Amino acid sequence: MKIFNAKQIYEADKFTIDKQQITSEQLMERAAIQIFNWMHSRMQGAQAKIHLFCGIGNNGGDGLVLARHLQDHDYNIEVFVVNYSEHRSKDFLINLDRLKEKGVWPNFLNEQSDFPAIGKDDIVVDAIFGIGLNRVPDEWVIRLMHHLNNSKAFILSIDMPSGLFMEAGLPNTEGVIKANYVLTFQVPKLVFFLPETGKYIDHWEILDIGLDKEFLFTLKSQFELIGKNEVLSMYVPREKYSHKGSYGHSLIIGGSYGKIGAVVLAAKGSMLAGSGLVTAFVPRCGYLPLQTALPEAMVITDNEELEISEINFSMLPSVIGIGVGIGTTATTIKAFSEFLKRNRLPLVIDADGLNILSTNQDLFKEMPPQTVLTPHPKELERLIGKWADDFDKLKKAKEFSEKYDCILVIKGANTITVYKDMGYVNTTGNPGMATGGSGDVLTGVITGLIAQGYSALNASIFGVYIHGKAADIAVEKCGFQALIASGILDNIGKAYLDLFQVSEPDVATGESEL
Ligand SMILES: NC(=O)C1=CN([C@@H]2O[C@H](COP(=O)(O)OP(=O)(O)OC[C@H]3O[C@@H](n4cnc5c(N)ncnc54)[C@H](O)[C@@H]3O)[C@@H](O)[C@H]2O)[C@@H](O)CC1
Ligand SMILES: Nc1ncnc2c1ncn2[C@@H]1O[C@H](COP(=O)(O)OP(=O)(O)O)[C@@H](O)[C@H]1O
Ligand SMILES: [K+]
Repeated sequence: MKIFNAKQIYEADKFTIDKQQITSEQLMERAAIQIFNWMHSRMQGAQAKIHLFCGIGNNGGDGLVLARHLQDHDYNIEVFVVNYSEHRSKDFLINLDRLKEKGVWPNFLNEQSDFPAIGKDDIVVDAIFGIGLNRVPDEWVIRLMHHLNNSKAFILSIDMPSGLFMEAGLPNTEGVIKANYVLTFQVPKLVFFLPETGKYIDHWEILDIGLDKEFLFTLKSQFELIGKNEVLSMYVPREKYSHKGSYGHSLIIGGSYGKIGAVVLAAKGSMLAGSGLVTAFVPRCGYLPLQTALPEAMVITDNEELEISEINFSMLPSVIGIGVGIGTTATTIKAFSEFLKRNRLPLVIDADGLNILSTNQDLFKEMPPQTVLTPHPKELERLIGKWADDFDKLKKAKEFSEKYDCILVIKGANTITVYKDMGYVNTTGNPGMATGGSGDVLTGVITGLIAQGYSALNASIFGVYIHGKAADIAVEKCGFQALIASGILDNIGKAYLDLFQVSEPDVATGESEL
């Protein structure tokens, strides 16, 4: 599912209005009725107090339309207009009049107003700002948001939690609504998935307001949300008359004394992702552990006992995953550098492999085209430098990817795979994965997929999805705390099987399949 920026959403609104020969006010009515239906089907007339806080733009207009329908159905409402500007939108004004015609007179809040008391069992509808926020709200509006957050009431945000910018970071973390639920129109918004802003949203759901499908289909986005539908189209089926040679040979290079487990996890990840053959290249001390832990894999050893000192092998792998547990001794850095200069095979680089690259940046140009780099945030910073906010991070990552023709898998709660001007936002995974070794499994999975013929980009997107899905399946049985990397490995098979289970045919939500 594509993720559009604000300009594109306004374009889609306009195109739809022209094509369907409706007015913007009718589109607003359509959008807000969706919100009403959502609330009505859940509340069934319940008399909990609903406080609606409406700005003076179209997001506020949505709130006013919603208020009118709630009033028509005898809900217990109170409407506040957050009068932060003189520039009221046309459709806001039309709907303000309509609400008054129904006998509902909003309270107008301004800088001098005392804010209303809100009970913790009440409901707050946040329609203060939507996608139009373009500067920091006034101090009193920030105070109001703070007041709403502190009320502990259930907060339902329309389209966006007010205070979040569509294309910029957060200058003031106080001035953002912390939404229990966001009902967003037509398309997901990038800010829902970034570490600095995603934390303001507990749950989100998309409401289809009938924007023109063909227009949205042809419009090029710079980000895409990756769910089951997206990865299914990448899936490479297993052929009946295939053999182990049909699915490639992964070579995992890494490990050092005390960090052989990382290679075991990666090699196993590769195997379970479906690589036909897997070989591990480790220091001598890794021979026995690997052969014991993973009899399916072959093992080649370095001449050194404790560290990798020279990377030489006679077999011909399809792809190499390098870096897990490899360490950064001078000897290993030299071996890694020499290897990179000689190597022409596709690469996946992780962990200390990335750290060696970061401290020897002349090696960037030695990476073969479409090398996959899988940094966690700290490793990413070493690669691309510091960033001001999440948007700046993504911009820098895209520039880096373009410059070196590489794929950056930016790991985290919503891992984002960046290739040139595109970013692919993953939807699987959970906080249980914040545990040593889960990244090593991912390196193995991506390597194993490239071995089978997935393009490096598809292997990254698909691999991140399957890896997260395996962890999601695992936590159902063990909970977040007890998830360990082996638990992810144990459920890769189930994650594959899940691809072909039909999901509920319904709206896209933050929790179900997309
Ligand atoms: N365009 C359409 O046809 C539709 C728009 N819809 C709603 O319209 C929203 C967007 O509406 P708007 O473009 O009016 O924008 P908002 O309602 O998000 O913001 C209101 C206006 O306030 C001004 N503003 C921005 N930051 C401010 C600040 N810090 N202090 C004071 N004023 C500030 C801007 O001029 C902005 O346009 C969407 O989020 C959605 O809720 C929906 O009704 C669906 C249809
Ligand atoms: N809070 C989280 N939610 C979802 N996924 C997470 C979370 N924390 C970590 N992960 C995932 O777990 C993996 C951790 O990788 P990494 O940081 O390299 O750990 P390690 O090197 O210890 O294996 C990544 O795939 C990352 O996306
Ligand atoms: K809002």
